[in-house]
Amino acid sequence: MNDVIEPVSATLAERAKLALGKRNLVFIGLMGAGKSAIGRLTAQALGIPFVDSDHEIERVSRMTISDLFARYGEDEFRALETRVLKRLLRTGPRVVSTGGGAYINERSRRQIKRGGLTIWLNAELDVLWERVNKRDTRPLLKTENPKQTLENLMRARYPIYAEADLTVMSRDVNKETMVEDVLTAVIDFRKVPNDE
Ligand SMILES: Nc1ncnc2c1ncn2[C@@H]1O[C@H](COP(=O)(O)OP(=O)(O)O)[C@@H](O)[C@H]1O
Ligand SMILES: O=C(O)C1=C[C@@H](OP(=O)(O)O)[C@@H](O)[C@H](O)C1
Ligand SMILES: [Mg+2]
Repeated sequence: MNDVIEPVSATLAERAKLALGKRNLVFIGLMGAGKSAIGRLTAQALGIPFVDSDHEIERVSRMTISDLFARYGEDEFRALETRVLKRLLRTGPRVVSTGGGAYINERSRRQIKRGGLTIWLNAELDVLWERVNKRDTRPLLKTENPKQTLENLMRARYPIYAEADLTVMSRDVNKETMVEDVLTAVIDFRKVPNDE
């Protein structure tokens, strides 16, 4: 039984907005997957507010993510990330893009699961690498072999990201196509085929 009656001519974005209701849509996934970029465009399409947890962390701390890691270390960064996420997820609907490690941290993961519908932007190593190697803003990749580091993070993190409610493959298509895939995934969430 479908208890939401959709207008026949509703656009993809309107239908996704209806399906989302008051929930937040939370982007998770590895560095370079497009959480920040696609999250922002998805919020625009849905006509709801967008927040990026890294951006919010930088705003409240008045420091860059790199400086936070360098001065206080990853553990302090994670503690701040948990606090910021808790606040950002309090009201909905919003699109919330998280940093790649947020969902891996147990306390933040609990907040995120409680705080909305989760969407994992899954991606292959080469796609991520092409995107992240252009910038040096990611402290975890300041290693001797950053591509290997990224691969190690994939191995460790993908089984955890896979707990997300929705998964969309991030690939080299234009960003509008990515947004369409995201909106379709939201609409299709828990849709039961007619013959089941
Ligand atoms: N589908 C896409 N096609 C091409 N470039 C993309 C795509 N998605 C994201 N990007 C680019 O890849 C880079 C990393 O994306 P970003 O949103 O910062 O990822 P994340 O927040 O997951 O680390 C940005 O320069 C962004 O514009
Ligand atoms: O994967 C991670 O642990 C991190 C990802 C970054 O965010 P993006 O995934 O948006 O790059 C940022 O939060 C920080 O550098 C740590
Ligand atoms: Mg980001």
